[in-house]
Amino acid sequence: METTIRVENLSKSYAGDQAVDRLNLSIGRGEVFGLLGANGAGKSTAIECMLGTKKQDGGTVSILGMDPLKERKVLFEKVGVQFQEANYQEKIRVAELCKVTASLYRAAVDYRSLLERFGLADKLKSQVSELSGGQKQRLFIVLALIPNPEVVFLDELTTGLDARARREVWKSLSGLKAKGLTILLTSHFMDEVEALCDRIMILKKGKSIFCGTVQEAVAASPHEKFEDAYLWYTDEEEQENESV
Ligand SMILES: Nc1ncnc2c1ncn2[C@@H]1O[C@H](COP(=O)(O)OP(=O)(O)OP(=O)(O)O)[C@@H](O)[C@H]1O
Repeated sequence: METTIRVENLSKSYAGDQAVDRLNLSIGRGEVFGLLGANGAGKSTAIECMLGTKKQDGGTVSILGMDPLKERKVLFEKVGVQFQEANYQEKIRVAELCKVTASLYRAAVDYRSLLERFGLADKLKSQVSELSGGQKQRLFIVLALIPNPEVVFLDELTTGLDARARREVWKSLSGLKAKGLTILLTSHFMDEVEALCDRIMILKKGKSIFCGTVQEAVAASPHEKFEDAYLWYTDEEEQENESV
């Protein structure tokens, strides 16, 4: 399988605190990869180092064969990022924000069809600040997809979305995956991870404690349900699973 994202020995510490500790991963084209772990496990830091928005202390990252620190401009034509809180003017309207975003990319897709797909077609003229939390979250997914990316990074994919909206987002992403989009996501919802992810990595204190499929994670745990297995892996208590 063609490798889209390759991370080798990635490390990052904050004032001596190891947030990401010698991470290795390889994600193939069209794969949906879930980076999991408790609050503070190091997911966002790892993603920011991968994107080059944070400088790692050690290790290398390659996305679509490029170094995000050195080939930023070319690479980011092909990479979409969902931000938790995008930087936008207070009073900007949905259509304007989409238009401005589209103007930054050569291969931008029609944002109207994306807004429709994510249930925001009737919000074109609304101010972004007037959207509900879940609508904003969906707008941020739309913004990530506007470049017509080959890879997207989706941090806390559906946090704040209602049950129906989450299902709709899953369906849309599955459709994009079928067309070859590579997706790296983080999520705290194990039903979502089961529904979407081909493979997962579970982080604990910056270290990978499991990498493989959801089925493999369950099989290597004493549990039958994935959520129970996940909680077992991430348990704060010292476990005998450290070497898994
Ligand atoms: N800018 C920063 N300065 C100092 N420490 C930081 C900074 N950002 C993150 N950390 C620390 O690094 C560790 C990893 O944080 P990170 O945000 O990567 O975790 P996370 O897995 O994304 O958590 P969450 O699920 O809560 O988003 C935490 O201990 C956090 O306190």
